[in-house]
Amino acid sequence: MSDLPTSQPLDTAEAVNQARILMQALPHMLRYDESVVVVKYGGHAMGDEETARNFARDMVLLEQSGVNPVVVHGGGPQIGVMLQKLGIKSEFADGLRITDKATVEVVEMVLAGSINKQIVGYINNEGGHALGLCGKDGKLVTAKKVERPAQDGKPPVDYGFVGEPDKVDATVLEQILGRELIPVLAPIALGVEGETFNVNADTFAGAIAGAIAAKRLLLLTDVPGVLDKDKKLIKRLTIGEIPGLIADGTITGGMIPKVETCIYAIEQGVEGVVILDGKIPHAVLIELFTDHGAGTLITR
Ligand SMILES: Nc1ncnc2c1ncn2[C@@H]1O[C@H](COP(=O)(O)OP(=O)(O)O)[C@@H](O)[C@H]1O
Ligand SMILES: CC(=O)N[C@@H](CCC(=O)OP(=O)(O)O)C(=O)O
Repeated sequence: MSDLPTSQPLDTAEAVNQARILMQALPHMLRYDESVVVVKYGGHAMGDEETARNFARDMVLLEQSGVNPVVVHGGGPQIGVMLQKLGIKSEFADGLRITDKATVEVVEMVLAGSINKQIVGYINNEGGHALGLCGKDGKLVTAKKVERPAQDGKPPVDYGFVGEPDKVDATVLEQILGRELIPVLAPIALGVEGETFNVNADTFAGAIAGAIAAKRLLLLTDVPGVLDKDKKLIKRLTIGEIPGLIADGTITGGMIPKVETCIYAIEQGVEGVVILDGKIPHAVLIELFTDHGAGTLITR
């Protein structure tokens, strides 16, 4: 008999049904047992408080099931709101925020400060033990400036303090994983000159997943996955099909760093990447622990 509080008298048929649902998860749990799953939690997927709490519960359930979740979060929309409040103009080119000195200070404050600690708080409040870090901690991610020279008739872009991961030192993560601690990582990195770099959260998640050879990388966003020209979900893609979809304009904007991340992560040894709608309650559990895959699965 459980000593947890129950609100309902026992309905045997309902209880058996619940047990059956739990048993359906068993083969999936065995498949991911002790493996690392990197979950990128995008700013658009964060939604309201209930969505955020559901996400936190999912991470605790993964940890309790023997999976090692690593959370990498974004916060693009939240950075946009803060920049607007402060009267700082902001522009994107090919899905990356052009980041001057004033902007990078706000980006660090929002990502490594408020959003990181909010996610840590929710996970811990749901019974987990989350640890909030950014790429600077333990030299986890060292970045170099993103350079975009003139190409295909497009003018060069100076992205300022936007970095791309150059080196990942996973020592700090290796100390954390397998100890019932859930790392929550903000995509801020250190440059070799000691400067702070703003790294796209998808790119950051891909670099982490590649460095620790994660079994799965899940990219949670606000669309069902990669959509075709008729806005229909593409359920499976190979990395070889992606460049053509960018070239013909099917994939644009913020989806570009996402699919580029998929190519990188898979080439580094990640078995599969899934782009899925993080606003669906328990999207991560549906993807990992049920027979119903969610979103677009990208493989070699
Ligand atoms: N082919 C495509 N399929 C799905 N979304 C696409 C596609 N091309 C561009 N997008 C855009 O990419 C967005 C997701 O990227 P982004 O806004 O950066 O999300 P996040 O904040 O979750 O990282 C979608 O909301 C959509 O507007
Ligand atoms: C260089 C760059 O564009 N950095 C992003 C970092 C946050 C992010 O990627 O958040 P989402 O995952 O919510 O989009 C930015 O400044 O918005």
